[in-house]
Order: sequence, then C-alpha cells, then structure tokens
Amino acid sequence: MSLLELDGVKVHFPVKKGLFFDRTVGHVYAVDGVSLSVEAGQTYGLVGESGCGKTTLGRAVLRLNDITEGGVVFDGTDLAKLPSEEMRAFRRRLQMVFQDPLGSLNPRQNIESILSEGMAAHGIGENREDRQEKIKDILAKVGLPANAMSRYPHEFSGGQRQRIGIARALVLEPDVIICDEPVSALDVSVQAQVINLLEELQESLGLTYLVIAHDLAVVRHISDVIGVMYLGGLVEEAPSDALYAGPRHPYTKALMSAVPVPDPEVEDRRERILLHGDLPSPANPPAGCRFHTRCPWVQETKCATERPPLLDTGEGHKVACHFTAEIEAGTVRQSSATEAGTGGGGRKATASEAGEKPGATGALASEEGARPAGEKPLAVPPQTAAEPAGRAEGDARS
Ligand SMILES: Nc1ncnc2c1ncn2[C@@H]1O[C@H](COP(=O)(O)OP(=O)(O)OP(=O)(O)O)[C@@H](O)[C@H]1O
Repeated sequence: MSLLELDGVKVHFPVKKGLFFDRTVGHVYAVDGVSLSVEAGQTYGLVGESGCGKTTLGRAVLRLNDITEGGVVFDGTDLAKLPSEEMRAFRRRLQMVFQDPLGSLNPRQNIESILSEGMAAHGIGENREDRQEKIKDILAKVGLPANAMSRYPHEFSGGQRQRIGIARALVLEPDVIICDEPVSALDVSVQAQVINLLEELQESLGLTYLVIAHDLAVVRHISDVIGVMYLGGLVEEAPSDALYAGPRHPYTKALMSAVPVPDPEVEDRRERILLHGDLPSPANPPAGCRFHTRCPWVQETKCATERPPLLDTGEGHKVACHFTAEIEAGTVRQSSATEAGTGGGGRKATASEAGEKPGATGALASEEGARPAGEKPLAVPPQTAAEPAGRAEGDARS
C-alpha cells in the first residue's frame, strides 16, 4: 500500500448569494474526482495551469479544505473521515511548505519562535533548550547558520526564507511534505538551490513529497511520478521519464510542445500545438471531457458527452482521453474549427511561426493577453533553466 492514497477526491466550494450569503446558487468544482498514490520516499509532481485545482487538492490532503467526497488514506487511515481532534496527531506527520515564504512567516516572530511554535504544540522537545538544540540541527540541515535563530524573517533573502519554511516543516519530523509552488516566488538562480535542498533532505530523511507547480521543469527534476491536472481532474499520469519521452494526452502534448529545444535548427522545425481559449470556469465546467473545448483532436459527440476515465495504457502511464490510440495512429484528424482558432481548440505551428525565440520561456501560447492579471500560465522553461548542478549561492545575503 502507498503511503498516501487519494481516492476520487472532490472539493466543491458552494457559491453563495443573497443579503446574508445564505443561498447556494452553484458550486466551484475546484477538484472533481482525483485519485492518485504517492509511494513512501518518492516524489509525486502535480502540474497544471493556474486555477486547475492543485492548491485546493494539496490543502484537502491536510484537511485545510473540506473534502466534499472521496478518501485521503495516509498510512492506512482515511483522513477524510477522521474527527478533527484525531486529525491533530496526523497534522504533524503531514506538513506543507508554501509558495510565498515571507507571507507565511510572522514578521514579528524571530526564527526560534517561528520554529518552536509548532514543536511546542505537538509536544516535541522537553524544554526550550531541547527545542533549541533540535532547531540548530535542522537549521544546519537546511543550510542556515545557528545564529539565524535570533533573527527575523525580513533579515533573510527569498531563498533563505524558503529554507526557513522548509525548516519549520522539518522540526515536526513529518513523513510527507506538500510543497506548494516551492520555488515559483524565487529568482531562477535560487530555484535550483532550493530544489537541490529538497532532494538532499528527501534522501537523508526519507521524506515523501507531493510537489505542486505550474512549472514543468521544476517537477521534472524532482519527481518520480508526474500527474497533469486540468480543470479539477488528472488528464495524464506517468513516471517522470515516460511522460517527458512520450506525452499521450493532447493537453500534455501541447504543454510539452512548448518546451524550447537548444538546437536552433531543430527548434525552428519544432511543431508546436497552440491551444486557444481560456481555461473554462470550474464553476461551469464543460460536459464530457473537460478539455474538449480546447482539444485540437476533439471528435463529434463522444468528447462532449462522456468524461473519459484515467486508464492505464501500460507501465503506469495513465491517460484520460477517448482517442489516445487513434491520435497516435493518426486515424483521427484535427478538428477544422481549431485551425481557425475559434476558441474551440488549437492548431499546430512551427516554433518560428509561433514567434518564439529558442531558449525563451515557453508557456501555453494561447494565454497571453486573455489571462486575468496575476494568473500564471503553465511555464515550461528550457530544460537547463532548473539545472541544479554548479549554481553559485545566489541567495546568501548575509
Ligand atoms: N475557498 C474558495 N472558495 C471558492 N472558490 C475557490 C476557493 N479556493 C479556490 N477556489 C477556486 O477553485 C479553483 C481552483 O483553485 P486553486 O487555487 O486550487 O488552483 P491552482 O491550480 O492551485 O491555481 P494557482 O496556481 O493560481 O494557485 C479556482 O477557480 C479558485 O478560484
């Protein structure tokens, strides 16, 4: 049995109206039937565009969001059904590292106080000295000096603050850490250092990770298995190498086709699948396959009426598409509506047609301009961007 198993998890937020917000007029189907397993000591990478439900799913595992339906089985216990007081004991074993290290650290508390708060709450350490010893040890593990204890969050750089966030999780001796966009707020040069640190800690402490990111390059480096999420559901899941070698779902194909190739000749001939239209609203998701309104290979009737299940196509490579085999055999053609870019899907374009420069950050090409401010496209930096080896320590301010 896997250490963490999600079984058909749904998180639906009620949409309230009325003078006292007492009338439920609909639901946001943020997570709508996700099943996945995370093996002990491994990393599951969850990727998807902004708004597809990744964070909601991560929070649901910790019961920070109410689970509408489904099970979250951790080490044999279904957390979804656990009374809140019993959930407390499990909270220590499942920790979260947040995207915005500054926002998640209280500016008025020094690092010792931030780190010992959770320890005291969970009864870790006999007394203050005991906890200080432990904190020193963990600070060393995350690459911070012992004197960091008496300092405040604003005295540290972004990368160092994320190390503090990781230390705060580690002092509680967790089994699983859910890392929600752990490096997306950091400079590219610092991202690799934090990813490296997470990998080292996993090895030395036997940690299990669920890493949530919109950046495919980030999860590629760290994940054993990757799940691609679209509008509340998984559309593809595979061992990391298999997913990158041969994406099978049209959505994943489109994402991968945005990865620039360092060789300019190959790059110029690289076919890109451009998706048109925005991510539909999770309050009003399309019927049938959630992706059919943007799928370049959408077929009459079935795609719009039947939701495809996530099926194993062999060796753990799971795909939720009615026409996986036909698309690969070339026996279904791309829809003509998509070629006109009517918002119904996408079309193929070469990289130069797409106006993309080799080495530039790739993102879903359709989204620019149409995306509400502050939302992130699914970024696909060149594969070298998150290369962990040989980076200078760029985040050391002090
Ligand atoms: N408490 C809430 N009440 C109502 N809707 C919510 C709530 N939390 C999230 N949502 C909605 O659920 C959907 C999924 O949000 P979520 O934050 O999980 O997506 P995400 O993939 O993590 O995106 P991002 O990377 O931008 O955080 C979004 O449409 C969001 O607006």
